[in-house]
Amino acid sequence: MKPELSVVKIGGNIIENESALGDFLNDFAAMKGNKILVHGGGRTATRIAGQLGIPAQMTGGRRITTRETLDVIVMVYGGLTNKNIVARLQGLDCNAIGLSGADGNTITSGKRPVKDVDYGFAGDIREVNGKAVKALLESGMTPVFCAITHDGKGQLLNTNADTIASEVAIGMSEHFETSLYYCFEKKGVLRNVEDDNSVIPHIDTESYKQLLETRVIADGMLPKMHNCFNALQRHVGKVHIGLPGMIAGKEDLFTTLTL
Ligand SMILES: Nc1ncnc2c1ncn2[C@@H]1O[C@H](COP(=O)(O)OP(=O)(O)O)[C@@H](O)[C@H]1O
Ligand SMILES: CC(=O)N[C@@H](CCC(=O)OP(=O)(O)O)C(=O)O
Repeated sequence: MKPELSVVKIGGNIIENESALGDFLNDFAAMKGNKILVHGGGRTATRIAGQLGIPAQMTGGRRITTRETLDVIVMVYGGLTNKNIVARLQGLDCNAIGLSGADGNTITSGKRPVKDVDYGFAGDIREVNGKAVKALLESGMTPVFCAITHDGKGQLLNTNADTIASEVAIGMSEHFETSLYYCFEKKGVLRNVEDDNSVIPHIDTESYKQLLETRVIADGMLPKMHNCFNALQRHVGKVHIGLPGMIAGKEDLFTTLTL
């Protein structure tokens, strides 16, 4: 039997909320077994780019990454956010190691081809180096990935953190029985985004189709759900979406996805 592994993703809304981030890091550090953290931080990048006079350009929930924006992203995701999270996990006795996809050649990608939109320095993932990540886990470390990959030829690329989480979970499922947790600021996928008490406890392929047709799923939830089903189709055992406390068994309600 394969050993178990949890891949946990947190997004910008948690990262920018000090009390939510502190609670999450306590829960994550206390999690037993093999674990990997993937963090976004889109909101922080937008805020700091604004302070530097660089406007954020988003389309369909994805960032247009100019050369100037890429510099900010590398500084914010790979520096400020990643290193603070790693240091705080170390302070909680979790032996975290911060990584971009370039570190240890863990995640390679290709610059997204220009079709209707030129996304600039945005990467589509080609490969997750499961062996390299497994070696870190086996030496007792907890990888903490930021939303940056590389093309293998010296170029860093900005990559959606939800996609990094699902591709890492998929890549690791050759070696581990893998569960994927998307933690964000709501209790789960909501039937009415205005009503926190309208959590849909279970979504399968059929109901996913209906939720797309009725536009219950919109904005940032669109890529998240797409990534969830991609992971399930490619051997990830469990996928959950909900509040960060779900990783510590503190939440009764969250969304479980199945094929
Ligand atoms: N049906 C839905 N249920 C919950 N959230 C939804 C739904 N449809 C759209 N959303 C939006 O998706 C957002 C989450 O996506 P995103 O902002 O990318 O998350 P993250 O914090 O992980 O980066 C929520 O804040 C919410 O505004
Ligand atoms: C290409 C692309 O869109 N990259 C994302 C990566 C960060 C991210 O995904 O952050 P959240 O999880 O906080 O949304 C961005 O720069 O916004």
